[in-house]
Amino acid sequence: MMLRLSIQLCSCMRWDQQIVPGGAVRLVIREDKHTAARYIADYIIERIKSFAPGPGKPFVLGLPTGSSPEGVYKNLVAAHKKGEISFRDVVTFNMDEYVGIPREHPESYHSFMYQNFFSHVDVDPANINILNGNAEDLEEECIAYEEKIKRAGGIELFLGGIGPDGHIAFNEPGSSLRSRTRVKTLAYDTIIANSRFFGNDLSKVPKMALTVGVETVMDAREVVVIITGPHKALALQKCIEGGVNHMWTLSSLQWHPHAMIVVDEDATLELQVKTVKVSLCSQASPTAFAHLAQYFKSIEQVASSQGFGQALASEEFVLRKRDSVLEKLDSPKIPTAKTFLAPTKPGLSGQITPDLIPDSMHERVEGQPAKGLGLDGLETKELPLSGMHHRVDSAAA
Ligand SMILES: N[C@@H]1[C@@H](O)[C@H](O)[C@@H](COP(=O)(O)O)O[C@@H]1O
Repeated sequence: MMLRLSIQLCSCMRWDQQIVPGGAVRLVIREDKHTAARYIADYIIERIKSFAPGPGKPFVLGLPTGSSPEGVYKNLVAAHKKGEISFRDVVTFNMDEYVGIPREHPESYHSFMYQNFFSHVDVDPANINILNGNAEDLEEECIAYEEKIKRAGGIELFLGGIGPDGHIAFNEPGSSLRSRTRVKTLAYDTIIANSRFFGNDLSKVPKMALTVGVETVMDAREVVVIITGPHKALALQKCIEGGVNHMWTLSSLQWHPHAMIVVDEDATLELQVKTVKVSLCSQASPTAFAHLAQYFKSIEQVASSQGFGQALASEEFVLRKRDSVLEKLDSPKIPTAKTFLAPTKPGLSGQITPDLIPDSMHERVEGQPAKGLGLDGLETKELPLSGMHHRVDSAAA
């Protein structure tokens, strides 16, 4: 059964990849935190412009606080002042807010956002959403926040930062990867890390916060994360080289189809040499990669030389493409699954994708009747290729 499912999942993934570009976390390495911030700001500006927001079609932007995104905000504000970008039709949702400190407190995330961004751009105050850590009913506040995101049409791009323990928003180690907006107790490490904003006095650091959940972030159409500094190198390593794990909540990004992490050189210190540095083997080649210092940089360079970046297909493009693919699949000229059904060894599914049929089997496949044996010796139904999901369903039935 495992084999059968994994083969079918592979085929589904191939279809998706043809329709929607993406599918892996893109790591962009810049020399320092300033160039990393600049890259993200330019990227966000480009995304907003190509989305072309207007009345009734807002660009919904998720935003973080913390020292890492400060440079991004500076660049966005500068671009706005130069007339390069307007935030008039942008709706914002912030990731989190402390519980129990007044909104006007200099370290509240409300204050941070107005000081660093909102007060300097043309965003409509009615379009700004930040969790209220002083709400009478905190749970109600969290549920209402999720609802507001939904009613705004979902988040188009969520910008995030992480803590040194790999938390995104305030989703501390151990948070459910299915979590949604809720009240959260802060980890001791986070309280220590954030004490620098409270005169290094641990007693003054709030111990609770409201935060969007991991899944709230993952629901965004695109996630962009900034990670800078050597103190976050271990977190970056765990999140992109380790498996998806609730102890490093950012690792959930590996499941996201459109995720990008922008880092400085310092943050890459813990990445495996083979992941970051060029291997001896590729250096030995006189042509390939000899001049590239880093594997991820090489990926970025190859991608842009081929005209690919992080740019997302527009909703219209994706829908049009999907329609035309479905139309082709429904056409009688398209071979049905029966073409590929082979009589199989006991224990193997008859539903093998063409790529996975060894050469020697092709002749047998072509000469065979249209039906194969399913896992339990039951005849498999003939289904058109368009019914990948049906095939999974019928396999399970
Ligand atoms: N809740 C915030 C996070 O959203 C932020 O990513 C993190 C890192 O902040 P800094 O960028 O200052 O390291 O701080 C807090 O924990």
